[in-house]
Amino acid sequence: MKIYFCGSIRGGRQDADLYMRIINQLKTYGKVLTEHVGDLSFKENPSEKHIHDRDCDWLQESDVVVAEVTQTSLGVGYEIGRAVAMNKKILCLYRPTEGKSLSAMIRGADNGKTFLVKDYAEKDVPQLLKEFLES
Ligand SMILES: O=c1[nH]c(=O)n([C@H]2C[C@H](O)[C@@H](COP(=O)(O)O)O2)cc1CO
Repeated sequence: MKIYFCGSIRGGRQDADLYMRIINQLKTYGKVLTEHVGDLSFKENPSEKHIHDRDCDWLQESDVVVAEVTQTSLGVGYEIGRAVAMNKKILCLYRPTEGKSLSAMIRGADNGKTFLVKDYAEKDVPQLLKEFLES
């Protein structure tokens, strides 16, 4: 299985270590095409166009998309929108945080089947991934 993981980069790297831990769990199910999102010392050198086109190709190639959406990121929102247009199966993971609320354009897209939004705490990740990736 090819998995596209989305997480904030220029939107803010506060959760990068959590992304790495989620990616490590995802790797037990298949190939994670975007491992660099969880790399704490990551810096992309290629041009912006290269990054955009490569990521869109990876999205197209992926079987499923898992997005950590707590840290707001334009890039992650864009990837999710593109993935919907490609009819991908999508899981969005959100950690409820006081004073914040998830965009209605993400929460409101949940259809209970191909687009799922889950409020979670880190301890829930193994079960959530199992339910999503083994169903
Ligand atoms: O250098 C990059 N490499 C890259 O793969 N991305 C992709 C993967 C992430 O899921 C998403 C993050 O978007 P943003 O940088 O707007 O937070 O975009 C984004 C950037 C920088 O915008």
